[in-house]
Amino acid sequence: MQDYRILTINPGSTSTKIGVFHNDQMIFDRTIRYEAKELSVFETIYNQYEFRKKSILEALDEEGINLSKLNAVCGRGGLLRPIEGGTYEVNELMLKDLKEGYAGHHASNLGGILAYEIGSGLNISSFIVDPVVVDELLDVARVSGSPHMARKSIFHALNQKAVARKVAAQLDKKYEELNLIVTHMGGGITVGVHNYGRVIDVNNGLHGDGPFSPERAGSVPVGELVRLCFSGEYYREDIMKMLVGKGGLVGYLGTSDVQKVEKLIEHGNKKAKLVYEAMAYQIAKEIGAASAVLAGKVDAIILTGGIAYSKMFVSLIIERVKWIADVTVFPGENELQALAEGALRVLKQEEKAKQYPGEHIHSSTL
Ligand SMILES: Nc1ncnc2c1ncn2[C@@H]1O[C@H](COP(=O)(O)OP(=O)(O)OP(=O)(O)O)[C@@H](O)[C@H]1O
Ligand SMILES: CCCC(=O)O
Repeated sequence: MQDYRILTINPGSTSTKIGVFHNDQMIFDRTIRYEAKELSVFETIYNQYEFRKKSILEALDEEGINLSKLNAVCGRGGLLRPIEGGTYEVNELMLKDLKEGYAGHHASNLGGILAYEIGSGLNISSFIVDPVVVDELLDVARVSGSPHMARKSIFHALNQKAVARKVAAQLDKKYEELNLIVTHMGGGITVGVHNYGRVIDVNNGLHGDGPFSPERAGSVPVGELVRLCFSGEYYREDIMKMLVGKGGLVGYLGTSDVQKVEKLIEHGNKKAKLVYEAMAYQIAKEIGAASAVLAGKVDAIILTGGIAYSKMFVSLIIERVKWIADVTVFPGENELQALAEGALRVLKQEEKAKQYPGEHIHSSTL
């Protein structure tokens, strides 16, 4: 069997995580952190790419990684056009969309760009896997209730699909044979309905939908939102910040750190307790809604992301949803591993790399 070496790149807002894999075994990983002042000199996220590329190459050089041994580079995909899940070759249209921010600007847009920049210099393939815009929604799930607004699929597709595959392997089944409800609980929170390998419904975790999260408001009472927008007291940016960045735990308690909130609760802070319980309550309610999408035929519920490390938080959810199906907890995220596995499936020819943008997915059916 041929061996493969893959470089994986996951850019976040203040760091770039990289990993080098020998087949599916990680042989090196590093989180390259940047000072706010280092990044603030760049006007756009795209403009950071040369700087981040240099930092990646330096880290690999320090570790003595021989670049000529690499077979592929795989980056986290960003806010592209809506596409189905899978491993995609980085192509010109993708680079243009990532650079221009077709669906917005997000640090993960740099994943595909950096993979291409490094891969093309070495004359090897570059890929992205399951970007946040993976869209496999049922038509019925797209209808929002207003012909002026369609529901969109923006979620932690990479980690959700990766943990779903892991649970499938534990159950001795293929991902494509199971109905799973996967809940990623990080800075954003998304609850995906995985129906035989396709995420047929999920809340838009970035732009106001679903449970509130450490830093996002999730679904809010829309009449109140309209009132705020036209109150004359706020600019558009203020309202957007209220929804993403300064919503959720940050809005109520001034911190996005769940461990700090738990400390407040330990010290008897009643507001912290109420807000913390409300976040778990909203997640459990979303999982209940997801089980209705699957008509109650749920093989497992999966809880993942940084907050899944908290036994106290996880138990609040489990007590409300355990009647639906068995709950499996996968704390943290495994995104570098998921990127490597996605690239490996293509290199080993178990799957064909998809071509972006593939078949056009309509954001509205009406
Ligand atoms: N041991 C822990 N116990 C409780 N909460 C934790 C623990 N470790 C991390 N968290 C919480 O997890 C959240 C961050 O999760 P994560 O690192 O998955 O987010 P992210 O990568 O910044 O965002 P996202 O997952 O949305 O892309 C924070 O609220 C943090 O306080
Ligand atoms: C929901 C998309 C990923 C993120 O939380 O930024």
